Amino acid sequence: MTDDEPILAAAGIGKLFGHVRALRDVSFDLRPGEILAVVGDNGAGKSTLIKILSGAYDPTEGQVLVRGRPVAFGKPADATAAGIATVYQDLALVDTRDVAANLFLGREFHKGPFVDRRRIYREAEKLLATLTIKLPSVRVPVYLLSGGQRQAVAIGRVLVGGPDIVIMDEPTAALGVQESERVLRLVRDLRDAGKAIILISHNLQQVWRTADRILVMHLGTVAGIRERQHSTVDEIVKLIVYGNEDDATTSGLPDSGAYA
Ligand SMILES: Nc1ncnc2c1ncn2[C@@H]1O[C@H](COP(=O)(O)OP(=O)(O)OP(=O)(O)O)[C@@H](O)[C@H]1O
Repeated sequence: MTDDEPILAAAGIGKLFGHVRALRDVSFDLRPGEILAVVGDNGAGKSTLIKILSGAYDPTEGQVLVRGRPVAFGKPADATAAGIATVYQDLALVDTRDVAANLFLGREFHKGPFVDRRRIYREAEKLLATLTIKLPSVRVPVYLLSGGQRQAVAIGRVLVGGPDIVIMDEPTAALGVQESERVLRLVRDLRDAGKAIILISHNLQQVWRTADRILVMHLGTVAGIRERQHSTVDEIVKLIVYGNEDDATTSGLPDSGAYA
């Protein structure tokens, strides 16, 4: 596989919940070393899409392809095994346990019948050294960490499995400006290290500073996919609000600041 071949693709994905159509004919691809931002208004279908890509839901129609091969994920562990890791908004950290324990939760090293705590601490130090967000210690319980540091632990945890594809659901939603910046830098570092990244975000300013391409969802469909360098915030806002660029005059648009 060369770097130009998609590592992940969606082909005509549709999803029905009973009579509610959440997704219709969603197609896109994702290459190693790129950040694809997924944006869209509430109810546009972003969460449903990432749940399909991460094995939590089956699509009603269409296919997910990993490295060009169709895959059918029966459960999230199948997506993990295919190299897709997802960091959900709730982070799913165990507050009372330390950073190292959280990083290797469910993947502990053993020495005979015992958990090899020394190795867990050693490996945790190694992993964190590769991340740009610094933590006071791998032995500190995560409830003592800041929001950005908690996000870093959640990201570090999904990196333990060595995924090629990382999906992040609003990783800066609960963070202040500085911490958001650090997390976004971490996301860009992962991209530069060759990971393929899907970044769900409501924040167009952050999308602009981070994404290589932008996929706009509108009422369950793909309204457009744009190269960030060749697009404008105005164009993306129109796609978010109207689903296309033609229906609206700029004067009818809400202030793009509403999405910033
Ligand atoms: N489990 C479900 N059962 C029924 N309808 C659902 C379910 N999950 C999502 N939907 C519907 O599917 C559509 C897409 O929802 P989804 O949560 O994927 O959008 P979203 O873009 O992630 O929105 P938000 O930004 O608010 O999280 C909505 O109309 C929603 O009501």
